[in-house]
Amino acid sequence: MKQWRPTSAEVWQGRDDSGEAANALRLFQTITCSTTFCPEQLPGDIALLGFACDEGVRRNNGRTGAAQAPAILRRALANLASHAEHTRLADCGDIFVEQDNLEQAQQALREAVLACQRAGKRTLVLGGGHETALGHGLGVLDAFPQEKVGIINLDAHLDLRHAPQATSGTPFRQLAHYCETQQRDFRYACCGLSMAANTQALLDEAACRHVTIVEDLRCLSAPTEAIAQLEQFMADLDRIYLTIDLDVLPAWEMPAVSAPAALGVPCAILLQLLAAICRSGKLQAVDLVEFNPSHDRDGQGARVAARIAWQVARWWG
Ligand SMILES: N=CN[C@@H](CCC(=O)O)C(=O)O
Ligand SMILES: [Mn+2]
Ligand SMILES: [Mn+2]
Repeated sequence: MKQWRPTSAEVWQGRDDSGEAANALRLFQTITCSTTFCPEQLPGDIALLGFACDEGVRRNNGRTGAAQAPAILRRALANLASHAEHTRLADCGDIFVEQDNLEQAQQALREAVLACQRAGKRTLVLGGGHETALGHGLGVLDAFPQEKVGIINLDAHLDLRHAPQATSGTPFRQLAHYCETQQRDFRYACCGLSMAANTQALLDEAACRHVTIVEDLRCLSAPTEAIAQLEQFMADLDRIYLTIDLDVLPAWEMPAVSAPAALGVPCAILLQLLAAICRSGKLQAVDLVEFNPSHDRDGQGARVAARIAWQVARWWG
């Protein structure tokens, strides 16, 4: 695997309670790690991959730092309790960016995701900026060429930008173009969108592409209706790729992103949306992106992000 490195053993550490009982375990004690990239040889059906890259954020004039996220998020996950569902997690290491070559890194991620999916795993990717979604999304589309794959983006932003080169703001436009070349429908829902953070040009682009939009205000005032809208979107799909841009959360819960949200959808509501997506039984791939540890406050953002990833693994049927 190109631009790949195994996870350093010192990342998976935590409090050892195993003297209390055989099942007093935390994630660092149950996760499987490998020194080579061989997903087919790893137990469990969830492959954890890091995408150590923020070149897309830099190109999008954002605040860089997300390249450090995979290691920090693994550390935050390490000490969380491991229940039966968490024993399915296998750490497949990191894909990293070299010399600002974002396109090459996205291609390496695409290949790693495809290999994991072909090995029968679901993929849980820790980004990286939202440029993670291009590599992850392409890998999932490649793995299921005959199926209706839908994208759900929990995000304040559409990320449908028109730009001369790939950035963290362009992944869904790029995925839409890819679907066109493959004569596949582009099925995209953006949930938690802030009207204040997307220009009319982006909203027009979304309308042209028949994007399902669930506004942040709707998630806050009528979460049941927001869930119903997502359920309608999911009904016609075979597989779902869920991408969680952590800037969908309010800044008071998630300060550690490039573009913190003034309003945002709080974690408690986000988990209700997540539960509905997991209930669909169609969830094939999940990522958490845009976490930037250099803007965290006392590890608060890392804890919230880790709890969301932990919950995905617990609810992933
Ligand atoms: N990943 C995408 N970022 C957003 C936010 C940009 C910003 O406000 O700094 C976007 O491009 O729209
Ligand atoms: Mn965003
Ligand atoms: Mn985004």
